[in-house]
Amino acid sequence: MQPTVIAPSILSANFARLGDEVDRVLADGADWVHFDVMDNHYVPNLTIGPLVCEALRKHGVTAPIDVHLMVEPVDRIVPDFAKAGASIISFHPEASAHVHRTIQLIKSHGCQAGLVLNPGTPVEVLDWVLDDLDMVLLMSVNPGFGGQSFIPSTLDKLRRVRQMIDRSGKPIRLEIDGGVKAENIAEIAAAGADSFVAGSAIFNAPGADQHGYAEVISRMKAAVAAVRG
Ligand SMILES: O=C(CO)[C@@H](O)[C@H](O)COP(=O)(O)O
Repeated sequence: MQPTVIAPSILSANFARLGDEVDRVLADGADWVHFDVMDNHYVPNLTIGPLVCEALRKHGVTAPIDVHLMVEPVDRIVPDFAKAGASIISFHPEASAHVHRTIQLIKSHGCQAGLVLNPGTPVEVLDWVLDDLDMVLLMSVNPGFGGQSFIPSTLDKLRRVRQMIDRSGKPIRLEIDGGVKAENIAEIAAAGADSFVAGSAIFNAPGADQHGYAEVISRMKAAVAAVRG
């Protein structure tokens, strides 16, 4: 069983003071930094690229940076993110002409590789590549924006993918992203997730401006621990 990871999505952070926001959320208990890259082509929104990843490393961030590429085509940008300090690079199969090749490309640049399934992407896309992956990321919203509601059918999908991973016998992480909150995280953990991306629930938590993120992150961790141990 993989240790629990809480990965705040910096999409909901204050970009005007991003370095401080990341320092603060890590000091308050986050394990990874989730870094959403949107290209206004694969998804209808535009965010940040390798320069910002590199700036966070130069700022002193040593935690794993979990890069979620919502970019098409994907291969061209992989070496840039590896050079910028990405730890894990995940991509959507719809954005790659050769999924297996993209996985190998990510690994050849020294990063871990993840495959992202949208709510409408069938789990069969994992056939023949699951053993090569370090992580499967299930989207529980359609990609492009923070602050959407968790799509309930993702729970069944999580259970299916958990079985596939367990059958593989490989140490593959199962990450969930979209609408994750302290109130639903236990149910999501029970369905099989071990890694939890949360943007608005952490960065927009009531009182976070004054008191930081420790309260919401510890509530999330306690809820998951009650399920996963
Ligand atoms: O990748 C995405 C959206 O495309 C996510 O990482 C969101 O940024 C998560 O935001 P919340 O649903 O937790 O607010």
